[in-house]
Amino acid sequence: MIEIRNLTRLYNGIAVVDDVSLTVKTGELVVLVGTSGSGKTTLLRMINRLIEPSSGQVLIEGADTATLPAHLLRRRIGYAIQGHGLFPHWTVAQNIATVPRLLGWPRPQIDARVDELLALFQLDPAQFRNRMPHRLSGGQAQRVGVARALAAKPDLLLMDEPFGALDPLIRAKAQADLRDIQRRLGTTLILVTHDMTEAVDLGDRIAVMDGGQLVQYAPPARILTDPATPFVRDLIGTGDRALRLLSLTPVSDVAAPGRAEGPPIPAEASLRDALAECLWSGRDALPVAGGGVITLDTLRALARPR
Ligand SMILES: Nc1ncnc2c1ncn2[C@@H]1O[C@H](COP(=O)(O)OP(=O)(O)OP(=O)(O)O)[C@@H](O)[C@H]1O
Repeated sequence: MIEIRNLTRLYNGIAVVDDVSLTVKTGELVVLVGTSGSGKTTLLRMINRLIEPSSGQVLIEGADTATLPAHLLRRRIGYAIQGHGLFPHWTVAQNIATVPRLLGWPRPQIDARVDELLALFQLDPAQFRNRMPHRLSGGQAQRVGVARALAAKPDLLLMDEPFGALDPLIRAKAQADLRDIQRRLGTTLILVTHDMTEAVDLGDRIAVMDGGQLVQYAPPARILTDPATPFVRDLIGTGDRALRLLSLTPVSDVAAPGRAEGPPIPAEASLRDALAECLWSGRDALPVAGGGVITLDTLRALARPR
């Protein structure tokens, strides 16, 4: 568990992070979101002490991070940034191995870990192990950056706009991969973005920052249906909030007994997908693969605040 207590950072007497407190449970994915300059990066970097707090505390599993040497703390915490930040004169393998080497892992274990991570991120080890960063595409470099952050199997991973440079298709794939890997490894992940769609898609909980303050900290459905301030409402936008709400729930969660005509929808599809399919195929109800049905009436009821 990560406990952030009354964390403040002043620059020239002005609080750019202003008395922020929040708790992140182990294995949770929390997204920090807010407009440019709202203090997201500063808050994130105070967690691994790339920036020292002016006041307040960060506790990891009950231990105050101020009591550890900062460089040792950073070896325990994975960190990935926009534009990947790879060392240009090191190969992909050397980049990924940075922290395991600092921690003194034996060579065979490092090599195995590098290959395991490359495979996990769908980069053929034989092809990519010895490449230099300038011979990678933006998307590949980004994946190597995330692999490097995960190399020493950190319990905590901090990511600052990790998908900022990716085109929409690769971005969606990278997001899904990250979510999958994070769930499988049980990593606690705190991710900064200014993209509310990314926050809603990825976050177990979303922390909304405005002018250095934490204005709402809640699960995505709550943020969508009950924004705490006009700023949060503006940030979400109201145009497609019904669809965003539907996108949070898989069909399998609400399938009811019954029968319907036509091809079934996969159980893991979202309610948003189900609505699109109803509209596209002109049906009032869809069979769900594996059993049950989903009806337009149900979708209508679930697309509103409950
Ligand atoms: N070293 C510094 N000295 C003075 N002011 C700073 C410093 N670093 C950040 N700031 C200011 O602190 C505020 C918050 O910056 P921060 O980078 O945390 O915002 P952000 O929400 O991550 O923004 P963005 O989305 O643009 O990255 C900004 O107004 C910024 O100008």
